[in-house]
Amino acid sequence: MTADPLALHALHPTTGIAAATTDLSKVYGSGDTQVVALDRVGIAFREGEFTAIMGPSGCGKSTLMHCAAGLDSPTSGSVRIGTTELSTLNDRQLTELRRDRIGFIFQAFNLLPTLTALENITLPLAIAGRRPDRQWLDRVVSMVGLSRRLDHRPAQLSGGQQQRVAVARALVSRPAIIFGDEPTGNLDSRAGAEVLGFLRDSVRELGQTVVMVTHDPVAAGYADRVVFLSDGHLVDEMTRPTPDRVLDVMKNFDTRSRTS
Ligand SMILES: Nc1ncnc2c1ncn2[C@@H]1O[C@H](COP(=O)(O)OP(=O)(O)OP(=O)(O)O)[C@@H](O)[C@H]1O
Repeated sequence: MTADPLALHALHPTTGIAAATTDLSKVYGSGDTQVVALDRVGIAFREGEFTAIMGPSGCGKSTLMHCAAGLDSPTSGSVRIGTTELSTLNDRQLTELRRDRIGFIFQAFNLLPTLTALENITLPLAIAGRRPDRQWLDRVVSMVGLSRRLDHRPAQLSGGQQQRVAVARALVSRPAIIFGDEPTGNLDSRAGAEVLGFLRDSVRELGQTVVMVTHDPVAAGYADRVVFLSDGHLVDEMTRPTPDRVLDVMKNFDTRSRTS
């Protein structure tokens, strides 16, 4: 199915690039304890594309995601979401941009236990003082297969269903981009496959842009593109990945780190 261009990005002008970094560097600490987590990383995430970020532990994946999502500030370089340069925003504007234009899915589902599935899904809109678009809400809820679970509280849902609520919550405000940090890290392989399938459907059917950090080559196989980080640098990229091809690249990293 083709993406529905009217469904997303209706509120903001688009350039075809949902988010991009230019010469992005992040240095933690100073002197002997200094760590260069990112070293002049330039990457663009195209609209309507599903990108996986991979690389060995400590290579800078989370730092890249946090800087790109405006959760952390870079030491140098720049980040833009759509046409908005993050460094031009004050704290309040940055908070609003994260709330209105970015969706987040974390490893821990981060649902509010006292709210129903429906209330959790619509919470970001309620906080922003926006009313849900009923048609869009129905479409998102039915895509993630939650129509009959909307009155349940998180404790009455399986882990996979809870993460589906988190996926719906991220989608419902039609963000410019959704960032996922190991979104299937706490799920068994079947529930993980379902959540990844929904993320892929959101890209294919709704035109959503998704960026996901993962360690799992099978998860990366759901993406349109995989970018590989090593030691804070972008070192490789693969389009139309398969788990086997991703695993081969990851094995090379392991060999290199053992011999260096
Ligand atoms: N707050 C911090 N203070 C100091 N160093 C940090 C901090 N956060 C991250 N680092 C360091 O920056 C580097 C990159 O960390 P990051 O968490 O981005 O890697 P990662 O690829 O996401 O790792 P993992 O796959 O293990 O989650 C690591 O060497 C890490 O120790």
